[in-house]
Amino acid sequence: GWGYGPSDGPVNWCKDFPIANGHRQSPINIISGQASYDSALKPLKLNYDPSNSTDILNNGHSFQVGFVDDTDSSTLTGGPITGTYRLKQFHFHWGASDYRGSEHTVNGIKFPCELHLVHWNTKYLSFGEAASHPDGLAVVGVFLKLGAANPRLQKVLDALEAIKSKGKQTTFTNFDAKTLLPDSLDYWTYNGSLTTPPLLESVTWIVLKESISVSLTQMGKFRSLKFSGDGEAHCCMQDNYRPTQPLKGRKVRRSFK
Ligand SMILES: NS(=O)(=O)c1ccc(NC(=O)NCCO)cc1
Ligand SMILES: [Zn+2]
Repeated sequence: GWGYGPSDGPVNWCKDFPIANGHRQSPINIISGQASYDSALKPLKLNYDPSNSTDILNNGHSFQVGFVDDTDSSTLTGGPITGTYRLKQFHFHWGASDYRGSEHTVNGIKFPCELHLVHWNTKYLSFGEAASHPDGLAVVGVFLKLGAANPRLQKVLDALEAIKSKGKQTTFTNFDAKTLLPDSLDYWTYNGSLTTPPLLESVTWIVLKESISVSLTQMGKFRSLKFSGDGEAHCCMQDNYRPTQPLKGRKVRRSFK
């Protein structure tokens, strides 16, 4: 399977997933001066029901918090999208050092960590079905910037003790994902892909301009996870980010002046 190491990492993904060299791959470097303001872009509307969170899982690539997505109780509407997209999961990407880890970059700047809130278009019957359509998914990206400890991350980070190695999962209920968002919902948006295999070109990316904080100690908790399963050689989960990909003529729009 794929990973982030020297042999199974992003430079080799194209062997099993040729779309890796496609025309709308993610992540990208966002050059703020080249993003055009679009007054037609609507405000983002995120309505999350805390009772929908179910579990937290170490999937061997990152960890993700899963949500019940069989009703429209946790949704994303407005912004650059039409219709209703349901929250399926959120996860993070981070670095081995504080100077890298995010997937998107802004004017070449890397952040130590990036949060992805993954939603799928309810015009399709499921995440899997939606993921095969160009308008099937919408992912909200939030940068984490080094600073004061972020109390809103703490519940998530404390749960990591129970899912140290690949395949571990534990219940994670009554979590309000909205608490992870910054004050401003100003965003950049562009058409892209999943940033991990199968790299499907079905994602409307919505990257928030404002970051949330994370402390050095909290970053240490992310890095205490393992890519490896129990009984395997310990391999710290870090640098689980894909480098930026060519824009190939795409336009990045911004919702703010
Ligand atoms: N990093 S990313 O582009 O936000 C991303 C989101 C979902 C997936 N895949 C996924 O959710 N598969 C279904 C099992 O959760 C892969 C990459
Ligand atoms: Zn992601």
